[in-house]
Amino acid sequence: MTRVLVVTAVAAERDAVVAGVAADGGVAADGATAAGGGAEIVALPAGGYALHRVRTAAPPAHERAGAVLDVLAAGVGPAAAAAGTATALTAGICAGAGYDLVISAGIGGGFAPGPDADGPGAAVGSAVVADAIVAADLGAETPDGFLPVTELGFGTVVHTPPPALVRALAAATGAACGTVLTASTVTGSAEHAARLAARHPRALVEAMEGFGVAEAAAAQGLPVLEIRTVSNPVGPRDRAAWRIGKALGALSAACAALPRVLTAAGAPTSWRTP
Ligand SMILES: O=C(O)c1cccc(C(=O)CC[C@H]2O[C@@H](n3cnc4c(=O)[nH]cnc43)[C@H](O)[C@@H]2O)c1
Repeated sequence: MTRVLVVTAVAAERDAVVAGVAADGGVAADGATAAGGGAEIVALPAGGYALHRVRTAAPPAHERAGAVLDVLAAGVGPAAAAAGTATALTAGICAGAGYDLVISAGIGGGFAPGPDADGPGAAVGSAVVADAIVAADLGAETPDGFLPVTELGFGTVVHTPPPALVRALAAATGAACGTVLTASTVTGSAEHAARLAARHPRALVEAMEGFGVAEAAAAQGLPVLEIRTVSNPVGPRDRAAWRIGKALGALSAACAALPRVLTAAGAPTSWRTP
């Protein structure tokens, strides 16, 4: 039985993920039909966290092909995401039910296509699967511009999801593949958006949790994915331009593909990067 931890920032994203997985015939771990919102609620022993547990339907006599997806709303920002992810992963190990994969899922801001970009950028309502999860503001401002911590001799700023899983999830959802940036501050100007796009020419989405989730997954040797649906353009702050409902609907639709992708993806051991 494959066990997947899906981490969102807020409850609305969590519920969108559960609704999507349940729409594919998932059932709550207690047997109730998750489609009725019946996901089993599992309280973690620390931190006041609650997992919403959905078991994907396995073909008869192929119980092992099924998956259990635990969906956690860990809070906004990389620190909250890392803390919640680490707590849930450790609780799983202590319960003798460790996870095989971690997914950061939620809404995000979409970058416009660059001046010479051959891609469409990431339009509001579209889905993006990260082939690189990048910390956009982990480093130092200098008179010559931003230096990532790796240039300062520390740590890492990139986590790379398993390419085969990225391709499979993108193909199943119609999502674009590219860099998803993690920032601690939402971009609020065209100038900063342009700086980020110049620094990260493959960036399609800006969000606030993926790198925190990825760091917690990497600390326990687990593969990570990030899937985002676009709620707003990255650039000048314009709350009237946010389309959160549309993005949440797209998130449910994208997550409906997860059971099929996970079932077809082979043994979880094949997902770990060497
Ligand atoms: O600018 C504002 O006034 C504002 C109002 C409501 C929410 C915010 C957020 O920062 C939401 C952050 C939350 O949603 C994700 N998200 C969505 N769009 C973006 C974005 O353009 N850049 C970064 N994060 C975004 C993020 O992952 C958080 O979970 C702001």
